[in-house]
Amino acid sequence: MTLLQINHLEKSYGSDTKVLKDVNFSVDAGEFVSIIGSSGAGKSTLLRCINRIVESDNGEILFNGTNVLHLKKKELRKLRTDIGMIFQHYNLVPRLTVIENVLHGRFGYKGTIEGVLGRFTEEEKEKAFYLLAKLGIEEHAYKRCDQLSGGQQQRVGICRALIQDPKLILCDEPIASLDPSSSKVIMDHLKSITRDLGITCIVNLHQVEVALEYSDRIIGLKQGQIIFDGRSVLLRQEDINHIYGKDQRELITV
Ligand SMILES: Nc1ncnc2c1ncn2[C@@H]1O[C@H](COP(=O)(O)OP(=O)(O)OP(=O)(O)O)[C@@H](O)[C@H]1O
Repeated sequence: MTLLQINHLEKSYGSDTKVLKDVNFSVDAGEFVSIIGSSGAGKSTLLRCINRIVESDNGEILFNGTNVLHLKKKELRKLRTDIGMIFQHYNLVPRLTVIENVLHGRFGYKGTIEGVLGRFTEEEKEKAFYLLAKLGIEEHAYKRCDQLSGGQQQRVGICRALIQDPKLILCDEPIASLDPSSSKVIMDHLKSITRDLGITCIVNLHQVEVALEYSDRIIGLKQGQIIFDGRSVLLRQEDINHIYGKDQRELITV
């Protein structure tokens, strides 16, 4: 079943050249898709258009058949409960505790007063602890987030996304700030979220080898255009060379 369909998406910032040019692809429910491309290719912009953190100029973004670009404020709020987001720099509130940060993921379901007063149900609190245990960080529940390592903070970010009960998780460079062993922990968790919970994941990645290891499918973006879209096993060295051009830093041997 198609969860997300993007048709003729275009975006430019100001009057500058287009950052996204006629982008077309669809994602099935339960897929794990990586988007790769050089710095500046438009990967973050593309993810941010999907949940309208960034407004697109033209095209259609159909999520469960509804055009996201036509949603009004209240419907947009509902959409954002269906779409979790994970960021490179975690986007946690550093002075708040781990458990408070996780519960922030429920804000989309609350009225303003309930949210401001931090009123959460017992069920929500139990779910937050369950998720922290699942991600292996329950013993840190009452620590301030700024006392955690990067890998632990990213696991808090994953819990915050999961407590929303999302259908789709957008991950914008989730391991770019992490060492290899923490990166593996995070990627393993993202993969199991898709495999065990059936939640669709779209992940922006710089590391081609990580994309190859974890994804069902890879989308290669270059200067705002999709130039590869296929099963990971079909990505050849020449495709990688084409996606990254002359940027030798990011080339790998597969
Ligand atoms: N808010 C903005 N205002 C103006 N230009 C922007 C803005 N955000 C991104 N850009 C520009 O759009 C282009 C695409 O940026 P984007 O962050 O989407 O690429 P990316 O592939 O995610 O890059 P990276 O891997 O370095 O994060 C870049 O040239 C960038 O400078």
